[in-house]
Amino acid sequence: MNADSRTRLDQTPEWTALAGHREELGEAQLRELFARNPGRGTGYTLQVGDLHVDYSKHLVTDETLRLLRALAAATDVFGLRDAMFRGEKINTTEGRAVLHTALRAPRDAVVEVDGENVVPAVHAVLDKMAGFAERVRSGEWTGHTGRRIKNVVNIGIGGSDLGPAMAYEVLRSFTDRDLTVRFVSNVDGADLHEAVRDLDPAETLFVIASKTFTTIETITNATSARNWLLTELKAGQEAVAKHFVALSTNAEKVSDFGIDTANMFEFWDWVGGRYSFDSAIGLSLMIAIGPDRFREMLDGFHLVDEHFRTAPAESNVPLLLGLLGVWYGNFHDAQSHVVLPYSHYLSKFTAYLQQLDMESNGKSVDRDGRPVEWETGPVVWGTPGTNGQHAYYQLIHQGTKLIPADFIGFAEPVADLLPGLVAQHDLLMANFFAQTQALAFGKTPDEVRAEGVPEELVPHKTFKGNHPTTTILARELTPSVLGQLIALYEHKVFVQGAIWNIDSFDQWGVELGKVLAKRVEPALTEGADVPGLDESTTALVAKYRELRGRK
Ligand SMILES: O=P(O)(O)OC[C@H]1O[C@H](O)[C@H](O)[C@@H](O)[C@@H]1O
Repeated sequence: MNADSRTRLDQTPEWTALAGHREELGEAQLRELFARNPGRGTGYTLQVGDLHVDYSKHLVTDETLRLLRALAAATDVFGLRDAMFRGEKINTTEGRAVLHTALRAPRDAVVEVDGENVVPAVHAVLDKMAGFAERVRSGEWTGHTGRRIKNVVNIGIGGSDLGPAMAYEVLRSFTDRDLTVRFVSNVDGADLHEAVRDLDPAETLFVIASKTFTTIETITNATSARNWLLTELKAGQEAVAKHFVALSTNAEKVSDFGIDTANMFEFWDWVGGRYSFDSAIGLSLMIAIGPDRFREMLDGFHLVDEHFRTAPAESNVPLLLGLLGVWYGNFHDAQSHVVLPYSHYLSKFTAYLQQLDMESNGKSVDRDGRPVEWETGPVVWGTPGTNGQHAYYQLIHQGTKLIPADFIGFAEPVADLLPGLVAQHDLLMANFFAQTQALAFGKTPDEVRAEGVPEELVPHKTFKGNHPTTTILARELTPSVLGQLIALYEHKVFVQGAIWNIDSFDQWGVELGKVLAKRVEPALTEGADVPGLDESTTALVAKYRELRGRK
């Protein structure tokens, strides 16, 4: 669709119809919606791959869903989706294709960028990664002194850290437990310090992950890691080849750093950083879980890609989740979205989603640079249940804010749990189901009174309910299921960006801070005058120098 000819989103008839519908619906009560439609609990469900998705506890009716799908049609979500899968340069501000879906395409698929099929290159890198991962896992790949690699330290930040770090936790039970795998991201020296202090450098492999290979945090940590290794090993540059590999799109910078490009695993500019985890950026994970499990994970991604690409609007799960977010963000003033996994292994999942969602859709100008007149991406947050229940759920249940929630849970505990701990799984999941019930249906004042609660406490013990949740339930948390979950959220984010008419694939908002940090550093170290530094920051820098005892 020609952007100029596109009617302003909030002036389309579909948007206006939704606004009208929202008014008519008023404070639709979930209790009522369920009473009116006895089949709702089973009817408002969809299946994608292994994921059973229940959306019955949402403040929607058939009419709401119909109107939301009409908005998706009017904003040509599927048109943009097809353009993405075709390899068109839909990341317009950077002039790039958006083809993370090609990273998990089967070997015989054809996906063209500028007339060239990229799938053979994707598989060539995957094969190279598999060969390397196997050599490390089998002990064939040795360090400079001939010792077997027992520790892998991934150094990267943002998209070059969050994905593999999250997935390593998720798939712990599939990892080679004899291998220590750690992730260093923060430029705070404490991060690298804690990661390497108990490691033997002779047995340690550093995986330097950076799409651009210019990110200051990563290059600084990688340089420090190299110094640590060479000092500890009392070795020269020749030791680097056996202890450092690079994951990057930038061969020149990799080579400038001193890593042989033979030890580089490549990816391409059509893979966004936050969408790169299933590219070469997954190498540390592949070493940990092995190439076969990694492949299973990619197949899980692909399964959901195919679903998103081909399922009709009525049964398209990423479309549905994206639309529900629009419903709450744009028509209920919800500001945030909480993701609550009832699996300890998913403890870093929300942190991963924060970059995926907030860096993609945290935008306030549309594709043509015009300010948007509607809300865009939500604040995404959350930690694993049941921990959150004993901390911030109070606000979700009884606070003044509407916070739509995703509950993610599994029927089976992970396979290698100590036998004595397996029984705890039912208790975990009892909480999972109880919470969505309490959030949806609450407890009326009469129900509270019936329990004999003194009248003055009734308002305090009343739960108004009506808090919307999606329940995502799968049998077990496998590599494939992890791939399915991530792809589900990737495409959900895509749907929302398409509707809001923003470029979900650039991230200009992170640049200013980087530039200023470079300018401010000499003020900290040398007390240099930084032209244009504001009064507050100048005073803070002076305080910092004073506290560090610098004149
Ligand atoms: O992989 P790199 O090039 O080192 O980039 C790491 C990260 O830093 C940037 O500032 C971006 O905001 C992220 O999208 C990116 O994932």
